[in-house]
Amino acid sequence: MLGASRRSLCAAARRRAAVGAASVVPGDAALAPQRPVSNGASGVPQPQKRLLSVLAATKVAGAGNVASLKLTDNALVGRRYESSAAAADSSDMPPAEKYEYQAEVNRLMDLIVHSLYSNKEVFLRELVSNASDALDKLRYLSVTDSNLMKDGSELAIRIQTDKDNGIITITDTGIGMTRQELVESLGTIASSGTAKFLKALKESQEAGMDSNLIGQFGVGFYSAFLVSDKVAVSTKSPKSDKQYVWEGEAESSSYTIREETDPEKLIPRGTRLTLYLKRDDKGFAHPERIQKLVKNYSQFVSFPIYTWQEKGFTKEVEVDEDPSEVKTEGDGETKTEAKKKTKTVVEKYWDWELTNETQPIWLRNPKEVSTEEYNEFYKKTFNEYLDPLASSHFTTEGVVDSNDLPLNVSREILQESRIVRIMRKRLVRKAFDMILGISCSENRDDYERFWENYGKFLKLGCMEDKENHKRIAPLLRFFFFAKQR
Ligand SMILES: Nc1ncnc2c1ncn2[C@@H]1O[C@H](COP(=O)(O)OP(=O)(O)OP(=O)(O)O)[C@@H](O)[C@H]1O
Repeated sequence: MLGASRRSLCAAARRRAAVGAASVVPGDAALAPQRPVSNGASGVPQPQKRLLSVLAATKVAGAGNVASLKLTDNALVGRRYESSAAAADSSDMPPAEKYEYQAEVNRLMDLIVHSLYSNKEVFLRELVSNASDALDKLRYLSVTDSNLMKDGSELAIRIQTDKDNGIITITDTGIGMTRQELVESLGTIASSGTAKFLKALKESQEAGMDSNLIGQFGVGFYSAFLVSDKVAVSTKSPKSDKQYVWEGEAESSSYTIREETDPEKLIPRGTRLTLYLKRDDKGFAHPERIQKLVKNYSQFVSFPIYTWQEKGFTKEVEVDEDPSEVKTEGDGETKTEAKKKTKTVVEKYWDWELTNETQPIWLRNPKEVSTEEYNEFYKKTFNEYLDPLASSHFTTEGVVDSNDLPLNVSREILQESRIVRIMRKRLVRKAFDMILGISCSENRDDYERFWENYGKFLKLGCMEDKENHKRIAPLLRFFFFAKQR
């Protein structure tokens, strides 16, 4: 499928950059704040005191101390945070450490929590998308380190709801987070789409516009607070032998991190998000509602998404009422036997149900794919929020997703392969057909928008691309001024 929009190219480039950056993650040991351990009798977490002094010293002494902690550029935990108090919440649990959010996160949280944004359901798309990114990252890193997948658990996302208590849990078996990564990722805004959101928000406020930016950008993880009073993130990275729990509340400027010690809550790898929904948003914890949202928003996530659903099957059961009598004949005798009465009942049970379509859209029959599905696929793949102007779905020899490509490390040799040459030719032709289609569309604004974005490339192409200039010429447009009499 081909989508046409200039923003899509930019979005794809953004995405590539993000993937590249995401694959470099500092190890747990490099700077992990020391885990507070109770000193027994007094219950005072001694290492916690040490942590406080390290952070305070970093704040005062600045870069020198930061460097000695082997921090990366973006991970200036000592400068960004103050650990203000140990909040031991239960005698059985290790004490939790409390951190202040970076100022930008506070602003963002405030905006999200107090917004009157009506399309709150986007929270699910954002969180599922994070889970899918975490699975992608694991798959990517496991190419060079097969140990990452050694526990063998399926790469999948599972969403469970508890409608009586208004709780949703989203669990993935992705890369998880170390303690340090938790602090860096869910307390600061580095260079993600969320940072762009804040920039756009600032610009729009300066320009006096009241645009609906939450909907356009998505706000990543923090969108959980559109619907939740409290969020817990329990996460286990293959790089750490410990599982950690991050907890934050909607109206608070701080969050806590503690080690997970409850054996029932331990996960082999990945992340489990628990959303404690706001009173007015508890309706999201209905299994059918979640199923519908997954179908709407996350259809094209390439990992299976299971939702916890109530199911039923029918069976015959005997009933105690008066058995009816039937006559049977055998050995020449006629006997009267009591026949037990039965009735059909529905047996209910709960189980995981695969909710998304995992077959890639380009392998499906074009006749069975709706325009909405193409649009959703395009937006999800290119991180877009606008629908494409047009799309083209075709099946030909050597399509892009081909098993026949030669395995080769040399790009030059690959580009010379027959199959790549065929693909190149066909894709170019199909792209021209699609552009021609837009130019003939009844909606004349479409081609004007297209021309505005790509016009100069077509003009250049018409001069430089000898092979295609006959195809390009009919697509050119020029202004002309009629002389007024
Ligand atoms: N389920 C998860 N598993 C592992 N890491 C996660 C998960 N969810 C969030 N993170 C980490 O938290 C970071 C921040 O997430 P957030 O959704 O706010 O921004 P983003 O995903 O980087 O950008 P955007 O959502 O705008 O594309 C992610 O980059 C990732 O490192």
